[in-house]
Amino acid sequence: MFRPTAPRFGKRTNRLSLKERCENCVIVIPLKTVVARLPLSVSKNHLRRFRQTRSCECRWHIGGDPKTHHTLNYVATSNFQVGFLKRKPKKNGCLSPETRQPPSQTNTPSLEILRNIFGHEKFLPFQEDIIEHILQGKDALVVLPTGGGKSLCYQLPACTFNGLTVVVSPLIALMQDQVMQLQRREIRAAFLNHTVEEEDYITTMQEVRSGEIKLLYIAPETLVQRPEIHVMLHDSNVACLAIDEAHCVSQWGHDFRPTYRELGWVREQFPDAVCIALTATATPQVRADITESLNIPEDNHFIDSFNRENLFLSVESRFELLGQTLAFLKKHANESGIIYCQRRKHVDWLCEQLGTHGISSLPYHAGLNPEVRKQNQDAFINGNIDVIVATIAFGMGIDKPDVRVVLHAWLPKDMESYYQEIGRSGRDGERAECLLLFSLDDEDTITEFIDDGHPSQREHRIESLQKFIAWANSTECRREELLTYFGEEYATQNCGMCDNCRKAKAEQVDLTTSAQKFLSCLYWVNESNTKEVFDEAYLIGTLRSENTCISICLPAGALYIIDILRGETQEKIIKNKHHELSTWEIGMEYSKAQWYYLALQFFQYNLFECDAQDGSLHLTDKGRKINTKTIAPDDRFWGFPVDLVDMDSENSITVELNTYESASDEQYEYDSVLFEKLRHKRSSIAEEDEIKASQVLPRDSLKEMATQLPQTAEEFNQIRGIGKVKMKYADDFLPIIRAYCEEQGVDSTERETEELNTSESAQEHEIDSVENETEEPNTSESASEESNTYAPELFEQLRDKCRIVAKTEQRRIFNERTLKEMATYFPQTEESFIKIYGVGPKKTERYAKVFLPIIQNYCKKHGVESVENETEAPKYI
Ligand SMILES: Nc1ncnc2c1ncn2[C@@H]1O[C@H](COP(=O)(O)OP(=O)(O)OP(=O)(O)O)[C@@H](O)[C@H]1O
Repeated sequence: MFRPTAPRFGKRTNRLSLKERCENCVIVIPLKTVVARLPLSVSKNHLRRFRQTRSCECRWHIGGDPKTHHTLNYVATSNFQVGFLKRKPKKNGCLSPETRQPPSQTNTPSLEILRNIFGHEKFLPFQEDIIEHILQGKDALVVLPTGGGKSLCYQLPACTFNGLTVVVSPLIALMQDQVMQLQRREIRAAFLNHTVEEEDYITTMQEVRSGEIKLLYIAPETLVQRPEIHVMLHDSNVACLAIDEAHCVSQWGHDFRPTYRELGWVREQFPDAVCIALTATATPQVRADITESLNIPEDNHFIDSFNRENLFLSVESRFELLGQTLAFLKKHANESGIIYCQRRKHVDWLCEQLGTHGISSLPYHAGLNPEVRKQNQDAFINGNIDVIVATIAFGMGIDKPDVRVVLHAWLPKDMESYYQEIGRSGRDGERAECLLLFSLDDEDTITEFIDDGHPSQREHRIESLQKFIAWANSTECRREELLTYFGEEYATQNCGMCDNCRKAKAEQVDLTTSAQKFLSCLYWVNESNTKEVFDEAYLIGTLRSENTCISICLPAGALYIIDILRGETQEKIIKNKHHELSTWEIGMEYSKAQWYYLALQFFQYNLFECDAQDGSLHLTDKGRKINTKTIAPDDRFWGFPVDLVDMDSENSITVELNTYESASDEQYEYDSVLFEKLRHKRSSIAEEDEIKASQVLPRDSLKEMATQLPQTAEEFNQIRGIGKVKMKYADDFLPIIRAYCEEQGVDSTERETEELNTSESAQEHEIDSVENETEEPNTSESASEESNTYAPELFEQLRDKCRIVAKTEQRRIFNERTLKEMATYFPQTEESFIKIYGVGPKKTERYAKVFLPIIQNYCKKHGVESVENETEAPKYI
């Protein structure tokens, strides 16, 4: 690990000496890091002592650097930890920012540097004031929106200072980029983080010491935890300390990193340096926290408006992810866009689907190898692809000016994350559109993610999530609410750039009669003897006019209803005798495109729904209430008039009959690759037998196979939808599943639903941009451990119940492991129910009353008591 070479132990290192133990240790780090990194700062002798102390009980200090008039110590402890000791203030030092002299600097005017070195004609708002302030040696907290030009606020002063500017940045990819850009401008910049090879690390340190480097980007962990860095910085002339992503300092921030907390202390180490903290997202509470941690008084705050006027904000409920995504992208064909997904497998799946629909896209997430990630990112930045589908790992520091679209396919975890992510669009000031697709299930997923996180953060994170959900559900101006969240007043009545304001502007009209025509036609089609079986398909496209462009995503069946309303006589309608229905030809007052727009509104407002199994359409309770002659005034349907989109001419329609299989949320709980294989098999059987694919097996059965991975005929028989008759397909599907499991090295008993895991651990390491995403499932503990101990009868009962609830709620409630745990530990109260794997407070609140009675009955019948202690799980009776 450590290979010392003689020349590295120069005179300088001999100045350090071992000292007594001190109790003021403030930071701890693994000793091995120090041993590996000490050669520049410690003599051979000390290293020997260090090695000896690694296995003994006593503590040591090494420290003392007379040249810099302060004491810098390291403590090695028995558990191999090292800590810095607080430095003694310099005798002649000035710790107070008020009395600080401006750092020594050249006299070149800022504007000249801006033009000659950075190539910008003039300053962006706030930049000049901030730069002037920093040049005067005054600390600053800078809160400018994404793309507001924050970097220049420390990069430009760095060029005039005679000393070093240290830039703390949590994102490795970002620091690499920035350093490259600076080097292109012939500014001497370098970075240090855990990815830097030892040789480069040492070279950079030498260059810093010799004063060659103007800007040193450094990861917070490297700065805080590596003693040799401190020695180096104390040997150098630090003129400025810039702290990027400063919201990470605050425990109220969306991205709190404990290491950032230590920066307050680091800042104290360099009292003569000016400090600038920068962030794009900081609520008043976060700002207060930064102020306190870094001691930057309020009159040194530069806070720009959070309002990004050019971003159009809208929220839709997510009823058909792929369809809605395609429709949205169609509206922005050939434009550059980012799609954020919650999990890596969503990214892969969606990206693949977009590819098959002709959209040039690439994935980006931490599961991809760094080279591929870099290639994909470059392809996006260089415009070689239109869309990047990514987890939250993507985007920090991405400076692509012409991103026109940000689509959140799932709810982000809070307002700050959302704001930061949408901020990556429209950086050129041109209009960009940000759509959030949101389903109530998202709340559960994020809550689970929060539950897995640090308990001290839970309450605050839940509160932030609730605020964000309230915002997503709100009918008020989205911009105003967002700005209020960041502590800013917004006086404009109607921003005109969010869905709610646009709706408020457009006067709603009574569409009850049109709704009744549509719904009653649908009703009669369903009632007719020749009930039409619709394809499992969606219709997507856009309705364009001079002023508007509306995304359309409709189940294919709606098109058929519209054809009847419009008196079409196509073969299918005649064959089904639907031209004899009383509703045939009753919708001639509107064009086809206008009906699409109406049907879209009926669908979005849930007047009818589409069965994910066979594409059939059904009236909802809401729809039935409207579809009566004696409709109550309160039940009338108000919506947007068809002329809103100016669709008089058929030419304005660009709807394409671009159909594809529907994908419900549930899809993402099973293995989509295996599902595709099974579906392929189903199609070939259907073709051979000349029947519809859904007549072979329903999609749900395939989904369940791709979840449960049955290996034997008995297990196959357990899959829903497989009865005696369908058992004939066991030999068709089982070999595919077995082969897949073998290929993937999966044991069916070990498989469990993927769970979100927090990236807390990432905080303990240097944060690579890709580490900052929701982690992939944790499958460390397997259900197989309990598989011998659960009560099968109870398990079956719980599973049946689960299926019934899942059917109603259109989503899976508990996975197999959770049910097995229930059938092992027999929770009979909410307190014990909540402790079961995969349950948590949210699900307890919702489902305890459904599942507890089953468990209680079972326990009563079999004389079983709950088992609180998981280690003493009983054998089932
Ligand atoms: N005075 C200026 N004139 C023109 N362009 C500028 C100016 N200052 C900065 N820029 C450019 O604006 C873009 C955004 O700058 P920068 O990356 O510093 O923003 P930021 O506020 O740090 O954004 P983020 O929070 O997303 O990191 C960059 O391309 C930068 O070169």
